[in-house]
This record gives sequence, C-alpha cells and structure tokens, in this order.
Amino acid sequence: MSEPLLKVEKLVKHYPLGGGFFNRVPLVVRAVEDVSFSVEAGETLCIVGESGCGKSTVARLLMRLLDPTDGRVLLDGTDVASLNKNELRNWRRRMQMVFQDPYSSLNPRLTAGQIITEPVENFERLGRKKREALAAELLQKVGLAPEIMHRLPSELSGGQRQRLGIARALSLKPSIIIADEAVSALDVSVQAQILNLLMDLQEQTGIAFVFISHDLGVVEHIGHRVAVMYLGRIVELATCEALFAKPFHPYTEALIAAAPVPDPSCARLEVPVEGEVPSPVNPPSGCAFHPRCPLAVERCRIEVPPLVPAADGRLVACHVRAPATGAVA
Ligand SMILES: Nc1ncnc2c1ncn2[C@@H]1O[C@H](COP(=O)(O)OP(=O)(O)OP(=O)(O)O)[C@@H](O)[C@H]1O
Repeated sequence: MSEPLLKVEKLVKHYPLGGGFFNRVPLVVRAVEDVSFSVEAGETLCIVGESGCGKSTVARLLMRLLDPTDGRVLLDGTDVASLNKNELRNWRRRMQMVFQDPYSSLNPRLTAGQIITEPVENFERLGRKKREALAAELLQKVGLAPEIMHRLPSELSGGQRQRLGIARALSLKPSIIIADEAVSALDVSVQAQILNLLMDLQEQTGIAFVFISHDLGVVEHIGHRVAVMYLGRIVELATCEALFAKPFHPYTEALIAAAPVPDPSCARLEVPVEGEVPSPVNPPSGCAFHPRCPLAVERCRIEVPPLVPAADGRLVACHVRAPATGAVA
C-alpha cells in the first residue's frame, strides 16, 4: 500500500512552565498527547475542538515551527526530523500555512504582488516582468483582479487579505496547506466564499488541506474527515458524513449538540456539556473528559481510553462507546 501524503505518529508536545525552586517535578502544559493521523493527497482533514485543546500546537508541529517533545511527522514517508537544512528548505515548499489573521501575517509595507511572490523569490530571483506575471496568475487563481498587486494590505478588505494569504501559500505549488482558523476572522458570507475557493482549488490541483477550526459548521462544509480533539488528544476520527450523522464519543455528541444549527427543524441532540475544560497542566486521570461526561464509569477515571476502530471503521477513544477489549491504555 502506498504511503499517505502526510503521516503523524504519536505526536506529543509539552510546554515547560517555569517551576518554582520548591517544585520537585517541573510543571508542563500537556498541549498535545499521543496524536496520530494521516492525510491523503487531495483530502481535507479537519481538526476541531474547544479553545486550548491543542489544535494550533498540532499545526505548528506539522510546519516544524515547533519541535515535538516526542513523535514523528512524515511527508511522503520521510521523517521531517531526519532532514538537513537544505532538505528542510525544500520540504517547506511542499507544506504551506494559511493563518487566522491575514492582516498580522502579511507584511504591511509590501504590496500585494510582492507579498505573494516573496516565497518564490526566496528560492529564485525573478525579474520585474516575471514577478508581475506570476503575481497576476496567483491573484487570478484566488479570484482577485491583477490591479490589486500594487496595493498595500491596509487597502484591502478582510476577505481580499485572506485570498492574498492563500495566493501566497499557493505560490510554491505545495502538496498540502495547513489552514489554522483560516476563516474565523471573516463575516459568514465571506467565510463561505473562501471555503468555496479552497474547495475549487482542491478540485483543480489535488492539494490536501489540514483545516483547523473550532466551528463545526465550517468543518461540515469543507471536511472529508474530521479529528475531534479534547485536552490534547484525538477522541474521535471519522468521515464528516458519519460524524455529523451519528457522533460516537460523548464529547463529540455534546459539541455537535451545542453548535448552532442553521435549520432549527434539524436540531440534533441535546446533551449539554457541563463544567469547564480542565487544565492541561494537571489533566484528570484516565479519560480527560470523564469529569464532564454523563456516561462515565469507574474505568474512565482510571485508564486512558485508546483510540480504537469502532464497528463502522471510525476511530473512537471511549471505554463506554468503543470498549477496547484487553487494551492497555
Ligand atoms: N508557548 C506556550 N507555552 C505554554 N503553554 C502554551 C504555549 N502555547 C500554547 N500553550 C498552551 O497549550 C494548550 C494548547 O494551546 P493551543 O493554542 O494549541 O490550543 P488551540 O486548540 O489552538 O486553542 P485556540 O483555539 O484558543 O488557539 C493551551 O492550554 C495553551 O494555553
């Protein structure tokens, strides 16, 4: 069987916290714990979960903007950690990122044309003519007029700036784009335009996306598969269709129930999720969701549930809904 485009194996990220002199055990934020998934070419994998569950940390680990505490990220079967400086530079061409706030991620002193051609110019020197031709081509790809290349980011709308961020990410013809809350700062109608643009680009070029969002509506619109994270761990990974039709994990169920539904006649489940998300510095024992879970049993307080295949092939980490016989947590 061929390798997936992107494979993430048992990724862990602990952020050390400055412990006091008397702390014998140094305190750490357990931002990401044992996260594994893969992404195929042309696929959109969404990562969803409440604020602080570790989504952005995963994005930064994928982009190698952070070093993992443990675990591996493989692109086409190659472990990113094994690459030398030159190889890493080339690897970066294949994986690009689109950020939440297009304004702060775009250099305010550069014109739109300079912004989107800059990544290519890091690899090869372009003359003015070539640069303008490339800028016009990229702008057209993201539905912007070529004249925009002479404007500064401050002269563009939020939607135009996000299109610019996408054009910049596309400039090196990557195989995969990591989009971290890429539409969260935009109005709903502009959000839909950007999501449709990403889907069109995927159809045309076969690009893959890891799409990070806290918004289930957005995820349902754009995703092929979705990984639900809770306190640093994936608790359910399924196709979007299966997940929204019938969530298995009680946390997924509660998340979907709490999400606003555009059509109230198809309101889904009513399972309120009570209490606060616990601290990742001192997470609950066993299943981290157990203090908030209406289904929790004794085993949930003791053992971390492993992520195991359920009857329909999706992966679920729940002792009650997907008991793993004889599994060691
Ligand atoms: N540099 C850091 N040092 C210490 N803790 C951090 C650092 N960056 C993130 N964290 C903590 O790690 C946890 C995961 O954060 P992360 O930003 O990955 O979550 P998130 O799901 O993307 O949240 P949000 O949607 O609010 O951005 C949080 O508890 C956060 O406070």
